[in-house]
Amino acid sequence: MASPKKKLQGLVAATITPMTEHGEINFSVIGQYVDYLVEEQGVKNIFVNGTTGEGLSLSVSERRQVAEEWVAKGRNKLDQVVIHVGALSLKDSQELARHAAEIGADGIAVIAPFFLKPRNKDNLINFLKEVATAAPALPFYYYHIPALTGVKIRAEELLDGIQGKIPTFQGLKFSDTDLLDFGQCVDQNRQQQFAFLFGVDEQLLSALVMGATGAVGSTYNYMGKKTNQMLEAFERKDFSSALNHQFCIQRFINFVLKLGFGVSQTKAIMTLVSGIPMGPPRPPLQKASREFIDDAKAKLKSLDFLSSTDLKDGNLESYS
Ligand SMILES: CC(=O)N[C@H](C=O)[C@@H](O)[C@H](O)[C@H](O)CO
Ligand SMILES: CC(=O)C(=O)O
Repeated sequence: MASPKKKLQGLVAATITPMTEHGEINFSVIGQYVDYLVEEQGVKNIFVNGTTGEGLSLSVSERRQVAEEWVAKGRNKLDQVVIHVGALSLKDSQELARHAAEIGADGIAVIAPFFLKPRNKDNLINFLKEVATAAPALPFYYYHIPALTGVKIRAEELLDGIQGKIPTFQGLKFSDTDLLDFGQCVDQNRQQQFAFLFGVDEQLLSALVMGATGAVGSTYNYMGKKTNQMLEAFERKDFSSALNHQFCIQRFINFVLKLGFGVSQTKAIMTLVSGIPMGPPRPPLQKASREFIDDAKAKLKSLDFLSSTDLKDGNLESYS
């Protein structure tokens, strides 16, 4: 197991859960997927069973199997494997946390429960603490994604004194556009060695300025290389190059957002770019339309994200 002090840094790909045309998990491509991230995208950290991984649409047993497969295939190749173990049932969440520890994951992350919701900071902290306690040796990350959970408790408020309640607290995955809240999380916790991971890929450069130490996102599956170039430019204080990279990434994300962009579309784009079949999403999501794929493909080509020979149409034949 990883030392709890190993800090999660740089890009973290929120992994897609590959599925067959019949809607079962396609474990057979996960090994290839790890190699693709490391070799083609320069991404060495993953976030499993999150939003992009349809974690909340999988059964507990499937979530365990998916986590196991990523940890096994990532061994000696990836730096860190963080497993999202959030669930509506505290029991499920604790089981998944214990399981993540057993299989040797490097950390766990949890979203706010979103059906019967915590009413205030203390309710939320108590829930998170109960999960964290099930895996006392694993770094714990809070996954703040208010637009999807509907839990609008500010991250700044949540972080205030959190290590006293959750000793394994190691960082925040912040998937929101409120840079005041994000900046204050960083500013008020300078004494700690927390990881501040930003989760809005199209705005990452602004978050870097605000003190982000890394990023977790869906687009790092296929734009990791480009985003790494932005991180390198930022490191060497070449802000004009960094901005050019961010604008290039924005042109693509802005384009697909207008067409309607979510997990289904991410699965289609990743299939197109990597050549690894990601399959359809699980209902209630529906697979991306052929029209979306054609438009996205033309955009990727025009932005020079890919040479035309990189595009793997063969794997998209089932899209109509
Ligand atoms: C809501 C959602 O899935 N957010 C992702 C991660 O948090 C991001 O990676 C976005 O997919 C990306 O920023 C594009 O909007
Ligand atoms: C994007 C992200 O972090 C997730 O899919 O959970």
